[in-house]
Amino acid sequence: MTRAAIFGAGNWGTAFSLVLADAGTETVLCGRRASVVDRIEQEHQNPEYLPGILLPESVHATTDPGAALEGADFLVLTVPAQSLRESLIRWAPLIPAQTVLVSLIKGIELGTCMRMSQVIGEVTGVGPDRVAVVSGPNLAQEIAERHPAASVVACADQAVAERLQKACHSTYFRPYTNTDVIGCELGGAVKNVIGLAAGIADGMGLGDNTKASLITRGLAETARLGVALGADPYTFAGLAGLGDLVATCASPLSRNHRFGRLLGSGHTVAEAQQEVRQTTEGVKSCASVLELARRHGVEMPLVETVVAVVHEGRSPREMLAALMARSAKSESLY
Ligand SMILES: NC(=O)C1=CN([C@@H]2O[C@H](COP(=O)(O)OP(=O)(O)OC[C@H]3O[C@@H](n4cnc5c(N)ncnc54)[C@H](O)[C@@H]3O)[C@@H](O)[C@H]2O)C=CC1
Ligand SMILES: O=C(CO)COP(=O)(O)O
Repeated sequence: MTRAAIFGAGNWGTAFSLVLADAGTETVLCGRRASVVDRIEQEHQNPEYLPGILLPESVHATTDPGAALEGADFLVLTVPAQSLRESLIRWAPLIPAQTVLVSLIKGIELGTCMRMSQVIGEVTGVGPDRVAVVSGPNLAQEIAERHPAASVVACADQAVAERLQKACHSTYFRPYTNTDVIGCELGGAVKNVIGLAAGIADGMGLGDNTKASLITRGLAETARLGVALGADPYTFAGLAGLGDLVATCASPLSRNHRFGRLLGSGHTVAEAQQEVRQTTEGVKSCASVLELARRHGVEMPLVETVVAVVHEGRSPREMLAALMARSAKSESLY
């Protein structure tokens, strides 16, 4: 039987444990807090992160990373992007030689501007054939309610991607394989930033034309960065690109969208942080995405706008005016 250890018993880690278990994979969640782990182990629920969801009894939980990793075919990582490196440094010595490392994380590391698969490779020394990514329009609450969704499992090694696909393919979760890890990771990280912009627009009451324009031009700047980094531009038309971007920009379940809406309706960043509380990756990753774009000479006006509002104290209305006043251009991506 295929065995998976999920590190990070939060919103998405817990929902993904359900996906794996329903696909017939032996699954153990590894969390930091005994109170969370005990409720999963004894009551099959994680109400702090997924209220109202009953987990299959086959999902186990522990606070012991070594025990969780014993015989694991897959180590699934679902901690916040900015804490992956320090966590992985502790876990690396415990990882069995054949285990495939799978990132569910949608962010870019501050300072290094690395994608999560790059952080994994650097910290563990594991090669690209054993590092995979799962990314797509997968809001945890909807997945946990077993509403049908598709996703992408990406790995440089197609055979490994197919093994992972099989491990998480269920009646309601349909993963497609892709070998473009760069494109899938960038799609996931940048959509959080565009999701903040869409939330801001909603908070300002701007309507659906504005939202559609943000989604479309947001995708154009994501693809522009992707191409500069060696991604396949078609990836951005797929589930890890357009699919995830649409879900995040449309859904009130998205934390990034909610955070943006609070900013757009006049709340401060501190107030939005206080209100949303859970991991909102775009808030930090907007700065690293912009830095990455600058290092590669890529223009990302929407990401710049979000950074100005979130980190530089500029008002959404002032930044909107600046965006609309940019010089007229051709629609071409490049
Ligand atoms: N929630 C969702 O719908 C989806 C989330 N994601 C991505 O999954 C990742 C995790 O997000 P969520 O599960 O939603 O976040 P969350 O906030 O619900 O859970 C994060 C987990 O990481 C642990 N954690 C927090 N800080 C930590 C630290 N410093 N060191 C070690 N562990 C730490 C927490 O205890 C918790 O178990 C993010 O990158 C997010 O973008 C991807 C797809 C869907
Ligand atoms: O990545 C997600 C859906 O695929 C979740 O988005 P949020 O992190 O904005 O909630």
